Amino acid sequence: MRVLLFGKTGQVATEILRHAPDDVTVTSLGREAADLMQPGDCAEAVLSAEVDAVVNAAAWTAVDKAESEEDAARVVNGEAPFAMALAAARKGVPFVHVSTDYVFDGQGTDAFTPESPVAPRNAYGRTKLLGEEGVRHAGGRHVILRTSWVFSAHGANFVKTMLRLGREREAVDVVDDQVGGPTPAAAIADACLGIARALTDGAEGGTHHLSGSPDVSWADFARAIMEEAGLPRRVNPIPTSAWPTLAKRPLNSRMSGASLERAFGIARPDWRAGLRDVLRELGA
Ligand SMILES: NC(=O)C1=CN([C@@H]2O[C@H](COP(=O)(O)OP(=O)(O)OC[C@H]3O[C@@H](n4cnc5c(N)ncnc54)[C@H](OP(=O)(O)O)[C@@H]3O)[C@@H](O)[C@H]2O)C=CC1
Ligand SMILES: Cc1cn([C@H]2C[C@H](O)[C@@H](COP(=O)(O)OP(=O)(O)O[C@H]3O[C@@H](C)C(=O)[C@@H](O)[C@H]3O)O2)c(=O)[nH]c1=O
Repeated sequence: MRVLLFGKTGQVATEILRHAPDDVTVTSLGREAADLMQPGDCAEAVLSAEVDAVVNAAAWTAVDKAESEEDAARVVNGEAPFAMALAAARKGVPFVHVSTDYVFDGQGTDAFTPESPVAPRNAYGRTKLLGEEGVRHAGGRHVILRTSWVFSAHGANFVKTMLRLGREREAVDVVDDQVGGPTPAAAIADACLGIARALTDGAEGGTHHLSGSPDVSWADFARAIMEEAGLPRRVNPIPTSAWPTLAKRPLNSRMSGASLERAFGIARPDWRAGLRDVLRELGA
């Protein structure tokens, strides 16, 4: 299978490049080769590639910055995926697109299913939702894979932030009323490649969720990070109101993985095992 991958340096893209089995050739396009601020160039890249599937793992992921730069984030997260998906549909190749729990409003305590109503609370979520709508509207065979709280040994993520704070401070304050599933980027990479292969073999597309299990609060996650890394730091649980940010975050990010398991045989990964792998890789 030949895969065209948007994204090269990001957490998920890096793991896709590392995880591709021998019979999968991945051509990855970084910002220099395909700037998502130029959706027409992205479409052109799809149309001119000799591939069996397209995966988009590039996105504007700076959640707070999207509040003041929503127009740019909309191009990257909304218009570019639409252009890619239209080109993939025209070519007749399947498209795998990664999306987020932040398309939900975070009300209640039930796990969101792919059919749950969407109502993003922030600019990043709105732009990612626009991307989802574009991918569906493009009309080709596709999977939209919503995930959450991604971590890995590369790039910026909560695990690396906590390790840094854990080395600098005696105690860290972390919100305890936002709950979700931390997800190893490696598991998302495996899922993207598995889904791409299944789609090229004729599997039906749709929208699915993949988040790590069990669901925890950010404070619980921070405690697990400190413990696994052997950093004897106190994690003080605080309410979201005590951690003001430009973008509002959903309180409930629980997502059901049932449809993904039914359709593609991919179960929710245990984030604790993924965390141990990442800490080992970081030498922490
Ligand atoms: N991180 C998370 O916690 C979550 C992420 N997701 C989704 O998962 C997917 C992968 O996220 P993740 O791997 O964490 O992302 P990262 O933040 O690690 O990386 C983002 C990638 O997108 C690229 N990118 C950003 N803007 C552009 C642009 N204008 N043109 C070309 N490339 C661009 C970056 O390139 P460069 O290095 O050049 O900036 C980088 O490779 C995204 O769709 C994201 O929305 C979903 C839920 C949670
Ligand atoms: C660093 C820090 C954060 N927090 C809070 C802020 C926030 O509510 C939560 C997580 O912080 P982050 O800045 O890592 O979160 P954030 O950038 O919002 O993470 C999100 O990124 C996008 C791309 C997604 O799609 C989401 O699934 C989610 O992973 O923890 C603390 O309470 N204490 C701290 O010391």
